[in-house]
Amino acid sequence: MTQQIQRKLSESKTARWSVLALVAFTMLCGYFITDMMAPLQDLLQTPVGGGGLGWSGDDYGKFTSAYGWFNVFFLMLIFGGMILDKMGVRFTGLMATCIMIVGVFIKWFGISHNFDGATVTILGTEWGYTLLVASLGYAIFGVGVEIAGITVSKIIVKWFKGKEMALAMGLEMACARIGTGLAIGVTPLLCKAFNNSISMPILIGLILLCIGLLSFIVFVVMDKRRDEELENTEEEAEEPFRFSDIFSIISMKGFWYVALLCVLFYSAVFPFLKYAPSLMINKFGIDPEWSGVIPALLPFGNILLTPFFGNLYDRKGKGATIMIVGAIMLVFIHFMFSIPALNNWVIALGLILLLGIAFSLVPSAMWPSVPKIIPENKLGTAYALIFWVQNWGLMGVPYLIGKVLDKYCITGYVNEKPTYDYTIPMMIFTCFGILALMIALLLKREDRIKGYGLELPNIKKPEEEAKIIAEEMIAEP
Ligand SMILES: NCCCC[C@H](NC(=O)[C@@H](N)CCCCN)C(=O)O
Repeated sequence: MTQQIQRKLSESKTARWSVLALVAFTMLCGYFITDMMAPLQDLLQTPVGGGGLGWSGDDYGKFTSAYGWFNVFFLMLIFGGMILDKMGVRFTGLMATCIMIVGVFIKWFGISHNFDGATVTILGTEWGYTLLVASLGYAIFGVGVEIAGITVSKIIVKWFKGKEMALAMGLEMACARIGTGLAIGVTPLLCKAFNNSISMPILIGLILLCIGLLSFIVFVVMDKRRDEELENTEEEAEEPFRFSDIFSIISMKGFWYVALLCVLFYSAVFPFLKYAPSLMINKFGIDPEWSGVIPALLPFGNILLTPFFGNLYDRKGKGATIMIVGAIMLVFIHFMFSIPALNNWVIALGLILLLGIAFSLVPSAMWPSVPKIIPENKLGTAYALIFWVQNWGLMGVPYLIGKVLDKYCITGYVNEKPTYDYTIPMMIFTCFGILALMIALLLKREDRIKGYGLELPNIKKPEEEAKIIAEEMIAEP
């Protein structure tokens, strides 16, 4: 009976790929809003009289870091993971998408009002109301989009386990990268089309996210139907999540290796991207107007390569090896960037393309490896804990690099703006790569000891599946 039902929905290719398209679209909307302010930085810093908001560089930094405030300091992400394991993917996904909508609305409200230029002092720092309200909105949105991220990972495991799981995760990440690419490419155009309005692109993002909510609601209907059908069978209920599960997760070496690999690897990529345009100007002599073009190739490269490597992992396995290769490439790329004599733009282009490969290899193998280490009923909490560890890096590393640049790397001033030597920051990124490589090697060793199966394909061959079913039938006469 169980097998019969599985053939109905989970075995239905159309159903599971439709589910992926629905939830990946919601994530695309989320990533679009996450990254949409980056290309507007110049306008945000333009004086109010010139049509901007008159923010300083520090104001922009405060706004950007708001993404992680509630996730990191108030542990909202971890609570989100626990809610996910207790309440399930439908409730948590809807909750997360609604939180995103509320956050974007508050951000839009903040950006579109000037509050008569009023300011307030918080913990000794002065905040304009516009900046404060927009940052609060972005912080709330950050909670929603990160919880949505872990929810979608669990949805993919639920629908694709034993099938094309890594390909599905790769495609979901590719959609997320399309969101980032659209944010970088389309936001400035939207802004221009609406008379240099900063708030209009945000409003359009809000409308897009409402469509993302509708898309998620369609998923909810499908997922409910699948669960109802499975409930009609006498399938054994999954063990419920208990708080003590958190301790069992954090006592696993395998979990820590993945969490550390995640924070080290992502800290050497996302924060690097924040400084990449400045690196292009200062080291490779690229015109500021074109400084974003070479770094922008990275997300676009990921769109094709992440599903490609995911598919490879599904069919051939070698997950731990893929992560090691990605980490070796990362070390090589950042080390090459750090060599002062290598300053031709062709080298920058080649290295960014290589980084596109490395940044597809590691995520395509790392995220689908988590369900091989952690049982499904604890997966939400495990993903949340990994995201939480990662958020510290995403928040702290740009801050560290900014401090190092200002303290040790200024080489002079042009038009009152400092010029930088990027050798030390790139050495720091190289060190992250070396540490990531060491952790990836330890993970492979742990896999050999514990038999997680990271080197095995995700897709089970029909004869293996038949064997599992036969074993189940013997166990449950
Ligand atoms: N199914 C895999 C989900 C992870 C995707 C991963 N996202 C993150 O790690 C987020 N915590 C941070 C995203 C920051 C966006 N600027 C990814 O590779 O995007």
